[in-house]
Amino acid sequence: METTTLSGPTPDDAARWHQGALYLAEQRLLPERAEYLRLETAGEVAEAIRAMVVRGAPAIGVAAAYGVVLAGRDAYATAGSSWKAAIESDLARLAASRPTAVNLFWAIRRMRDCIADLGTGDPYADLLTAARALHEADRAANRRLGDLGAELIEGPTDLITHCNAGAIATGGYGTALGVIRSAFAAGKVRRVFADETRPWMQGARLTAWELMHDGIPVVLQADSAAASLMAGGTVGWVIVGSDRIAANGDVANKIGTYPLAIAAKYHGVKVMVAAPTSTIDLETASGQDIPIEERDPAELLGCGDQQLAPAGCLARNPVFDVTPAALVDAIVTERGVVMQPNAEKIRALMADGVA
Ligand SMILES: CSC[C@H]1O[C@H](OP(=O)(O)O)[C@H](O)[C@@H]1O
Repeated sequence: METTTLSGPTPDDAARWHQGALYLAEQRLLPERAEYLRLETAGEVAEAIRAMVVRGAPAIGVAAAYGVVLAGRDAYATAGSSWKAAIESDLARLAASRPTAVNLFWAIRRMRDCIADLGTGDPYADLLTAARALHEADRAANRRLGDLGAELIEGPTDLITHCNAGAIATGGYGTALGVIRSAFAAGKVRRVFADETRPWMQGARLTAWELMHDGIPVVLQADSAAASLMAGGTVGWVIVGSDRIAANGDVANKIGTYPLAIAAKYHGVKVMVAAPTSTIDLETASGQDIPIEERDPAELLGCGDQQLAPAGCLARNPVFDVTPAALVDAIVTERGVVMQPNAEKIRALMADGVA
């Protein structure tokens, strides 16, 4: 993988197909350097997902879809009319890249549906069309859910968001930040308090970058400062994204979301989870069934080049937690809003089976 001089990226064009290759915003370098990484194989895309070059549930799904395009091109080049058998190893590599965001598996399943409809000829053009459609559908879904979520907000009010559920974490516009963008445009946002989001700092590095890019008033805070802010009575909503919503409405999201929701409940602050229906997983019954990714403790023991803990210190680094549905006031999707979510309401939302 190499960085490239393709100009950009801005928050809304984090994934681009250009001259037969996938260009991904190198999110590990932001906000100091805005560069694309050029990827030409499915293996490179899988590694980019694992290493969090690209991160954010919908963005991971979009990247994987383009990874299937690269896999199809390589499979046909090596196996010709037997490409459908040859592609399987790359599909497995993409599926093994990260375990929690269901959008990864949803996107690969959608691309498998496309593969099933193809013959033994070169699949490249058809797979690229399918990946591009999936990408644009996610962007459109986020604009829709952004507007639906903004309608729930009585402003002007302060908002808290955690991690980065922005344009760069999706196919465009963002989920939690999509709601915030639409609410800001409607004059409903006084300030957005962005949790820095230890240890990977998606809030400090990416959410602050996105909101400042859009001229939306953002105030960075330590994750541990959120509860006392809510005690002050100026915060109307906590608005977050999600990596997987179980069939009963339990929500997996970035580590730190669960305590945020507990504090919100205590202080009478409402909690909104903004996610496309590709994040809802009816095959996962409840939050306890969601695989929670544990990443290298080194991400926690240091910060950039600085060693934080003594050499040899043990550490644990779960990077997601589960917020029970009972702590969620609204799940906002492109298909509609579920207030006080439960299994019956989630099933009703998904009943028309488009996702
Ligand atoms: C719009 S989904 C973003 C979602 O993904 C983040 O996790 P990660 O940065 O590890 O991919 C976080 O949970 C966000 O809410």
